[in-house]
Amino acid sequence: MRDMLDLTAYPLDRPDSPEWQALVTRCQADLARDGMFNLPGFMNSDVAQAAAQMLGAKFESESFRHEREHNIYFLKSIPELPEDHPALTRFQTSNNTLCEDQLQETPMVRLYHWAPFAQFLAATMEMPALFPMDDPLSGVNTMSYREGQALNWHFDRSEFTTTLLLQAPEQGGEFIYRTDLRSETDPNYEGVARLLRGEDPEVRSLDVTPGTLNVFRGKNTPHRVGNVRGDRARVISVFSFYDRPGVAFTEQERLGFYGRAG
Ligand SMILES: O=C(O)CCC(=O)C(=O)O
Ligand SMILES: [Fe+2]
Repeated sequence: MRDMLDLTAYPLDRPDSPEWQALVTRCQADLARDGMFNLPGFMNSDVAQAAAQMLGAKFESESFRHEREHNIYFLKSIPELPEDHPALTRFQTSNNTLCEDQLQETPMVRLYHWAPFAQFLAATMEMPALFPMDDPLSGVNTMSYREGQALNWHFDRSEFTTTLLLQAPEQGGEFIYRTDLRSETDPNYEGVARLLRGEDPEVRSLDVTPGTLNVFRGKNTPHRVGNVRGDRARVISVFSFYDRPGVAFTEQERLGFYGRAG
């Protein structure tokens, strides 16, 4: 792993060391304060960018073009809201996706199945353990956003999202978020409507560098990716972990997400 990760700054391979514990403590503090933590240079940026370059041809020839219209909830409707409520404003999302079976031999798949990675993430999230999926397509995905493509406003369905930026675009492609807009007890539909009208002063934007690991609590913090501009695509890997081993999506779910089951 030393050939691709900065294990000096981020000693994931030494979980019994005080340095590992100090890193975990720092990540926990960042999560509590900001709802996220970032580890710049976690993957060597040359390795990350080379991986993005190498996948360029695959994105052209065999990626799934994910194109959909959705609201911030990824739901058809919300029982307590009228259909024309501004919190249900619909937006366009577009990217090209490669699945785990198309990412074999890449640093991202090696990292995903390296047990100390899951062990570290679990510790930062204060969970007893985390496990990679047992699914041919879904555990690691890599998305490419070309000019005009973007991921639009949404709340995540999972507690945490773990990403690694491989390549940054010339312009745009920022990570845009609004911390704790809603809570378990307050859906704050009026706040959501204000956000979607572009009138929320607490929206923040983050520019990350290739190789940065980002762990983000997105269940109540809506977020989106700004429109990419310029010739270079934004390329990012997303890792999915669960609190138990052996999790897989059904064939039906895979068809829905990727247009194929295997
Ligand atoms: O591409 C990103 O930076 C964010 C990805 C994301 O929000 C998600 O996968 O839910
Ligand atoms: Fe998300």
